Amino acid sequence: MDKIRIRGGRPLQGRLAISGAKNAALPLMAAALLSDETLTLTNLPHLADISTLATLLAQHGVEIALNGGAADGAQGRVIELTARRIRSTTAPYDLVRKMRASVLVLGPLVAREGHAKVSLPGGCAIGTRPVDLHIMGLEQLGAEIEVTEGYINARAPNGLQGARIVFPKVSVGATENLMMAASLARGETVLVNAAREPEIVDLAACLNAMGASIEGAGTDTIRIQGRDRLHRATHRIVADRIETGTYVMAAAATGGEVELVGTSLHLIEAAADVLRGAGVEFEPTVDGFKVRRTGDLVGVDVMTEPYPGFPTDLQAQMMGLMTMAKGASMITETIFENRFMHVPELVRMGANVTIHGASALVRGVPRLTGAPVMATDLRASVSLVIAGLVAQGETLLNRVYHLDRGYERLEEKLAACGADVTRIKAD
Ligand SMILES: CC(=O)N[C@H]1[C@@H](OP(=O)(O)OP(=O)(O)OC[C@H]2O[C@@H](n3ccc(=O)[nH]c3=O)[C@H](O)[C@@H]2O)O[C@H](CO)[C@@H](O)[C@@H]1O
Ligand SMILES: C=C(OP(=O)(O)O)C(=O)O
Repeated sequence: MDKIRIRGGRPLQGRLAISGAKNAALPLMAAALLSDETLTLTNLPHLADISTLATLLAQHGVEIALNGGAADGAQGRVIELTARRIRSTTAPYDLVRKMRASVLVLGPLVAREGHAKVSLPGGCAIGTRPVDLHIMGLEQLGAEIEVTEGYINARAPNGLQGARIVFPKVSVGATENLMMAASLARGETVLVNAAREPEIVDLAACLNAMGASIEGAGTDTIRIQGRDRLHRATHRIVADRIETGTYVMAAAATGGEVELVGTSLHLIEAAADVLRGAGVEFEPTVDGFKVRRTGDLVGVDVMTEPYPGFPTDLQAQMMGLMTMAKGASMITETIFENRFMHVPELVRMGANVTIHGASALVRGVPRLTGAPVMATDLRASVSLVIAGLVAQGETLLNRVYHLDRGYERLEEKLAACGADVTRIKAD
């Protein structure tokens, strides 16, 4: 297994290109199942999760062509997905277990074929993560659903019928699954208490380019007029706001100045507000924005919330940053019940963090020290990278496959900004 070695103490300086968003790309790729014509997505990030979903889609019969990318000097790759015919409506456990977002094929498959059998994704390191809201929503669109032997069996032999669906809790994935399914249902669907993330807005824009009729994406009420069929389209994947926020925190931690390009400050407004309070400065530029820290970092309190609140996917990185701030910081996680897996590893690097239920109290320390560390999920891993960039000595990060799920060429991007970061390839 590969490892990442970081020698801390160098401020980040320079320009860093932000990739297309993993969490936008995954539902967008699943949307290809809704049409028998080609969906072309540009600005595709090169990530393990994208390959996992491509394998699943190919198994359903989607023809896939991939072009461009860093090797050709291009920023982002182009993927063409054509679901001329659905070969299989079963998403098997072996593929779904690798990545929870695989459940996003459920809505499109039932809507297009009238039936689907999708493995329950199960929990993961950050929480139990049920899919009851996806199932409840599809049932309200008229699907008959049975969960047996670890599979969601959905049938809608006469097609789906639009409905008013009120989510009792905000769910990004359920909003996406239902938005896709409703695009091919008869009549109008209204999603109430829908998720408002930029990835939802991006999916709606792409579906509309494919001929769907979706209004209100980005607000908590989304209206969808069902269509008989969707058609070919080309769509550029929105910038990754979590990658953006991660590099913002890395730059702030090291006390450097970095221009993040191909992204936008408005994608991370809640995080930027909190970070301003901690002493981080931002300046919009033509291609993105600059981030710098000139004074001390100051401890601030943070609570994760659905968009437009502070994202749970930046909580671990924020904690990495707060370990070295002056004063204390209370970090409260409200979305996932087990998303503090980075705490023991940060503590091994000299951080002072104690967990109290859903909150972590971080008391800033003057110095972190490098150590061999490992993490059990994607964002936890990258919080250790942030700590390693400022720690004295060497940090050796194990289980790099977590990082490879969501960070494209992380070591190259950081090294180009002056960090001493290298990947040690497994033999
Ligand atoms: C691929 C992708 O886009 N992943 C993101 C997506 O995950 P994902 O779409 O899985 O997250 P959700 O928004 O659905 O989950 C939010 C909360 O709702 C709960 N829930 C969800 C669905 C359901 O049927 N029942 C239920 O109880 C979850 O356990 C969690 O506590 O949004 C999360 C919250 O911003 C992010 O952390 C993930 O990075
Ligand atoms: C939790 C994440 O992803 P997933 O929902 O795919 O597990 C994430 O991107 O931080």
